Amino acid sequence: IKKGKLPPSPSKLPLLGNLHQLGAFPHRSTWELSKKYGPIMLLRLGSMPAIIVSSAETAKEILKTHDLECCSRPPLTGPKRLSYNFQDVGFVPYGHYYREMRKICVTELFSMKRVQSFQSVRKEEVDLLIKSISESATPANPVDLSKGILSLTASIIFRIALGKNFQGSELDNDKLQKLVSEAATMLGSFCASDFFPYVGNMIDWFTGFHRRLENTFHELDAVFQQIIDDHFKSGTTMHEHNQEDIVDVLLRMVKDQTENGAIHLTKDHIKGILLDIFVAGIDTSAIAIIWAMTELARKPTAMKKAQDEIRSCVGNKGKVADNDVSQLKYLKMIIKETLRLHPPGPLLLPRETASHLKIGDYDIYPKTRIAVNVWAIGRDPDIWNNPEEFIPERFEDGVIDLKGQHFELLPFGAGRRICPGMNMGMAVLELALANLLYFFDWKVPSGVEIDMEERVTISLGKKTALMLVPIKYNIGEDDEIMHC
Ligand code: HEM
Repeated sequence: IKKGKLPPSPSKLPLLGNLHQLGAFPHRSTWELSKKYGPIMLLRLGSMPAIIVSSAETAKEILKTHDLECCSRPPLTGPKRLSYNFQDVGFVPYGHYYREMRKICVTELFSMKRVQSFQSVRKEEVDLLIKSISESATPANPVDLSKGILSLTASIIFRIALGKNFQGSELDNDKLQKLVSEAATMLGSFCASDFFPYVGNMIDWFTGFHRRLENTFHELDAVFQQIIDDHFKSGTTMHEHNQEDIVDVLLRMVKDQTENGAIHLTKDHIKGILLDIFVAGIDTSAIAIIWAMTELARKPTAMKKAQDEIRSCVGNKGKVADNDVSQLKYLKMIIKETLRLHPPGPLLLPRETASHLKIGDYDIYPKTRIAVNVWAIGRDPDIWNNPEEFIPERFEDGVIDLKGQHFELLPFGAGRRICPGMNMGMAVLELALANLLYFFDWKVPSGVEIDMEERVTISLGKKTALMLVPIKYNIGEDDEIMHC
């Protein structure tokens, strides 16, 4: 029995502990519990201890003061299988391999230079989305924006990672997107082995979890293998725009092992990283754009203000480019406000303590799981006025940024495990939103009330499709550039 003072806990059931209290929306249920038990509470999930952190101060303790003790990941069943036994970066427990792999991600795969080098990919794909919406835009015809936005972010990530988009080929984008979505569902699904070490495995065979996980793994593996084989066949110079994609970079590193410091990279590492990029990069950016458009559709004054800013900045140039975006202050406030209310990873990715630590008076023991409820922190009435309301102006003074230094707003996490794809994600988010708002006025179909229901997988999206009516904005010859 552990000695010391433990954080407060709700009462538990035998065997289940507090598992039954999580429900379908753990970010909401733990938020409710935290109102009674405080910003750091201890739950027992089956036989696993877990602390839930729900205030900016306690998040800072975990993600900054005690980051080193708290930056491992629990070895969960779904992530373990799909990441080729943790040969990735996002799910692997902390250690030497993680540090080396993270270095490769930050300096090679997702660096600012790399983000800039994919500028033309983002532009072409956003142009295609705008074109397809323009073609179907009539005053009576709502478009499925969720579908369009998801295929935009999927196409961008496929092209960045693999050098091409699969539209029209045997493995088309929709098929690959469905496979990625199944992987995200498996990563977010209940898996008994993760809570009941002895009997859990049997339960997972009985419920079909293992079979479904194996199927997903084998289908993804076949795709990854085909992608790698294709890269070997074609060589880098055959790709679009003669540009190195992420698989090229990794294959180059596999060939020239001296580049990788102390780790030996194999094809399974490439596959593990591809898994991370697909599940971490496609849905998250799409979800954020969809929620932003949803909130703006519900708040026409904010939509109009954003459009006025964009249109007066861009004038009759005919599209918003990457370099216009830096001027769009209100758009940036909209993005912060969207990520405050709808962080795509509401509890971040699960962490695990590597050693004993103390937070205030409380003792936290090794191998305790940690969830940081950034969704609840974004709604904390001690930090935010009218927390449930969408008010982009609250970020007017520009003090709070998204880089993990302001613990009241942590959609990308903080500390050693902060999202390494933040710049990549933000570049897509800003460009897509700016163009959607520049080219169209958006109306809610008459008689429809936009619903805000959520859908939980490994991320938190909008459950039902966002259907809006696009009305083409007339970009006149005399639309002058006002203040860019
Ligand atoms: C709006 C877009 C995005 C959001 C909101 C987001 C959010 C997050 C969050 C909350 C985490 C967990 C941080 C933690 O555990 O403390 C994370 C991790 C990660 N993200 Fe993102 N992400 C986005 C886009 C991307 C993109 C575009 C990529 C890659 C192309 C990416 C790659 C990763 C990876 C590899 C990790 C694991 C990092 C690690 O464990 O060291 N993300 N992201």
